[in-house]
Order: sequence, then C-alpha cells, then structure tokens
Amino acid sequence: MTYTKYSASGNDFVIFHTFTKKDYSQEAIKLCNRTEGIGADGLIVLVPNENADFEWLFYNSDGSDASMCGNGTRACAHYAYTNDLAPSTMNFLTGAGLIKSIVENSIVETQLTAPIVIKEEFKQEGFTWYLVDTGVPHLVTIVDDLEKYDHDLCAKMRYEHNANVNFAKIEDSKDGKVLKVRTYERGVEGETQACGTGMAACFLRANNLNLVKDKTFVYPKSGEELTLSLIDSTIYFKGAVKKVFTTSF
Ligand SMILES: N[C@H](CCC[C@H](N)C(=O)O)C(=O)O
Repeated sequence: MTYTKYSASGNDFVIFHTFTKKDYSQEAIKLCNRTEGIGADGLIVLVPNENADFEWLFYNSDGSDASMCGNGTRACAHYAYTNDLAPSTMNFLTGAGLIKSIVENSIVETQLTAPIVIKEEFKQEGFTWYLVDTGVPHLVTIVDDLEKYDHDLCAKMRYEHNANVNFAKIEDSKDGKVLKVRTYERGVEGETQACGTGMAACFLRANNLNLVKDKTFVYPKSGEELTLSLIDSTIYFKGAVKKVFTTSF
C-alpha cells in the first residue's frame, strides 16, 4: 500500500485511498505511531462515493474515529487533487456531512459545517468556557496568557465534556487583532501543533464577543498563519498544506 504523509500547519496525517470501505482503526494506531510507524496525529482514508467526489474515513492517532478534522480536510483535498481523484474545487463526504474544499497550489480553503453552540458560557476550574461543535466538539476559553494552558486541566475537561480543549489569546498585530490558539486534541490526548476545528471554535467565540473581525489571522502552536472568515454564518478556513513524503510497504 502507498501512504502519503501531510502536514497542515503542523497537524499531520497519513493519507491513502482504496476501494475498500472498512474499519481502519487498527491501521491508524500503527501508522500514526511516532516511534514504530510513519507518525501522525491522524489517518485519512479516501473511498469512492456515488454522491460526492469521494468519502473520507478519519481516525485520530489512538484509533478513535472523529466526524470532522479541519486541517485534515485541507490535506485530504490537496491529496485528492494531486492524485487526480477530484477537481480543484471538490465536495466530499465526512462524518459531519458534505465538505467543500478548494485547492490553489499549496493553499487550501475549506468551508466548515455549520457551527452548533452547545453551551454558551459556563465557569469551571477557574476559567470561563464556551462549548461549540465546529464539526467536532470544542471547549474554548479566552485567556490573557497562553502559558495558562495546562495538560492535566485539559485532560480533565476533555473527558468530562468529551471535547477538544482550546486556550485562545487575542493579540495586536500590524493586521489588527489576531488570535493565538493552543489545543489539547481528543484522540491524540495531548497538545497538537494545530487544530483546524479548534481554531474555528476560538475564532467564532472571539468574533461573537466582538473581539476579532469577520476575517482574522489565527496562529496555532506551530506559528503558521491561517485565515478564518465568517461569511453569512459560514466559517471558511484557509492555509497552506505540505506533502512531506510518499512511501509504500
Ligand atoms: N481530534 C479531533 C478530530 C481532529 C480535529 C483536528 N485535527 C482539526 O484539525 O480539526 C476529535 O477527535 O474531535
């Protein structure tokens, strides 16, 4: 089998395509293992679909499946286009529904699914939280210092709410207010270099509080620049992806 490793702003994935739709959770654990496998935050498998350009199966590195992955959609779209599996503007089926992505060289933009606010605001562990589903569930707290991010606290909140956990900080820049985000990812069970649906959740919370504009630069742990836009209640997520290598075994 031929596998391709992608990095989407530091969130990394193993991707392959096949005609066989089955459970690949065990393959995900092996392939994502960073000492004995290729190493990645997740596995993406493309399979044929009669109602879209393709369907994807997404697994976190612990083998759990997830309905959506923002960075994964950007990497997957680039993979599909460069392997002639889809046109540069494509629609593919995920667990969160149909996703539209547009590939322009190494820049890929994804139209995310409609966000669903689960809990508007609640206090816990000394922080004020917002819980929203941007394809997968995310807890968001806005802080004045990202060093307040704490692994054990995130793990507690992750299991209690079955959600990814995000700390966000608003900063001034030459481009106006920007967001910096740190994310503890469910299914990786630790901080990742970037989390697309997490950045979208933080952007939505900050925008709802009128702290950032409808088009904002967002910087995850990796420091790479992503653009989040809100147009007619739809979130668009845009940034570069990198095909790292392809291997077969
Ligand atoms: N770990 C997430 C799925 C991947 C989300 C993230 N990698 C993204 O880019 O949105 C979950 O199980 O809810």
